[in-house]
Amino acid sequence: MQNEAKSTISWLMEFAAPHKSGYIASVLCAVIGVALSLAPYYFVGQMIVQLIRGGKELSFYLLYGLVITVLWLLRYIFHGISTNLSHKATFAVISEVRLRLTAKLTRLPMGYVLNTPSGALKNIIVEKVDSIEPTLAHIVPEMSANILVSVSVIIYLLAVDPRMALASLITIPLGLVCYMAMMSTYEAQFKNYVAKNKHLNATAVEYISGIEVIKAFNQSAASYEKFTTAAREAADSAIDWMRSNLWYFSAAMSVFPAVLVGVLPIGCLLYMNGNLPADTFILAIILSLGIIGPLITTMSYSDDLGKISTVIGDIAEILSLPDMERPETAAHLAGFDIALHKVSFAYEQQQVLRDVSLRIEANSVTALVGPSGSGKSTLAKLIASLWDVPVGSISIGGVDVKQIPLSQINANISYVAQDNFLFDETIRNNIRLGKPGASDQEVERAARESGCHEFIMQLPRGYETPCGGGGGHLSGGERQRIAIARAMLKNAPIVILDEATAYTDPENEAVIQAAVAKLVAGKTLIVIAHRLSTITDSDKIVVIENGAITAEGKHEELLALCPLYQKMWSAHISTKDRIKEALA
Ligand SMILES: Nc1ncnc2c1ncn2[C@@H]1O[C@H](COP(=O)(O)OP(=O)(O)OP(=O)(O)O)[C@@H](O)[C@H]1O
Repeated sequence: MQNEAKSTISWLMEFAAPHKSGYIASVLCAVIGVALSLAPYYFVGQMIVQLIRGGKELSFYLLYGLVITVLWLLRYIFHGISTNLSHKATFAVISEVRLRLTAKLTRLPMGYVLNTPSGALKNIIVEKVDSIEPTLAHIVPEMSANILVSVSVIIYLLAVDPRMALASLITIPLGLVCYMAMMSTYEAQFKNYVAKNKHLNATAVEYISGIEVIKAFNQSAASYEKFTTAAREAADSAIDWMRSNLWYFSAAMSVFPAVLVGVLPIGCLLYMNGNLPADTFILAIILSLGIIGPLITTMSYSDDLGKISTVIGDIAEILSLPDMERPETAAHLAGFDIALHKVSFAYEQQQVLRDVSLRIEANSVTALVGPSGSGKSTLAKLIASLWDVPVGSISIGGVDVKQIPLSQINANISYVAQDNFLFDETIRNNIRLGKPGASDQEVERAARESGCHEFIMQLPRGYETPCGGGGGHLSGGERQRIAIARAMLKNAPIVILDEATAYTDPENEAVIQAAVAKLVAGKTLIVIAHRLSTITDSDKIVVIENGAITAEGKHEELLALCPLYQKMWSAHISTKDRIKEALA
């Protein structure tokens, strides 16, 4: 996969590239800030040397004190400017990454997006993208500045007295060993922690979404146990991770700062032998303390660095998925007839459609019927380009759909799905989605024609009633009718109705049938229906069984020739009779 070829650093560089100047300025300010924070060590050293030498000039100490204060203040000013610049650049990067991800989702096969749990995508676009912030905003300027300054101090100390410089570095190898031991299992532990937390997220979402079923079937205890187990496992993974790192981390954190372990005895020895002047000794003590602060700060970012590769991996995985390859320029369609030629399709391993060839004439009504799971919706989704056709081809108006821009397909097809999503917006705005910019009168006309005006007017706020998340404030049938109104307003030449009457009672079915008749006048209609009585007048009925077309023709023809259709029709009629008897 592409994201494996491209490293985390390359992705980060790509994201940050448009804001390079902001980051460079931020790093420069951070370097000045860290250097200013070290400078007081030098002046304190000079004051101590002066004290040892018996210097009693108050003005000297006052001046140095003042210099130290100014340097200290300047350090915070530069640090603040650096942080400000890096955050500005980082929030711009975060917003661009989010836009790239959401734009990518529109170019991916819609089926992929629909198949991915919405919680997982939201988690990547919102939380995971946010977690880039510490790395880019803090690590880029602060880590680079701290490393640079530590190295500069070491070089300076080497120039002042190489022996004392080496003495100050004596603990570093041991500290590094502890640190490397801690990092050796870091990635595996972090991945385990992320996996357990993903599972916890999924279980929590399942628990909340399924709360109705859980209560209805009295499954609270079992479901709750599943959730608590997931929560416990997530907590355990964090505790195990911390526990296995604790010793190495504590050892590294104790060994690294212990620079005086080398500097004091070696310095004392040299000083007592007359090989080291007192002021150099004091300077070495102070500077060695100055090396370690920035190094420890650098180490504290290792946590974020470890996490970032997992986060970037998830983002990169989406960005690297192959787009649906469609041209930009609109194709010339000779009409709105649809032709499928030897189409086969599988969801991952499961073969769903086999060698399907079908002609759907423009301005005709074609019904797809067949047992549940036979592949009717999949066929409709392929025509609507929700998935790409891997084997065979589909054309509209004589043009292969792969040569038609997605925007043109979307403009020409109204797809009314089984479970239509409504935004948490007013009913008016949900209908208006069919034709952005439609007047209130147009919206209301579409609502009247699809038989929803009456129930909308009975709602407390009429057309201004919010639909609730996903349309949750409305019944299945109401959602269905609003989706039909939306499609009506869109007025696309091809209409696909996937179980448009699925949620309706017999009375409403008549309303919807009338609405559908208006919606599809002069259009190419593909309808998927379980209630065969709703499609007996179709120009063509296509019988699908196990992903293949077994028969096609008019109702009477199929009744005479197709055993599966006869069976389905008898089952439908007897169900209807039973319902009538039950209602009588
Ligand atoms: N998004 C998906 N991912 C994986 N498998 C899927 C997906 N959608 C459908 N399937 C599987 O493909 C097969 C055909 O499903 P499809 O929805 O096309 O059948 P259908 O004839 O429309 O069924 P129904 O009448 O019950 O709606 C089924 O076995 C189903 O489980």
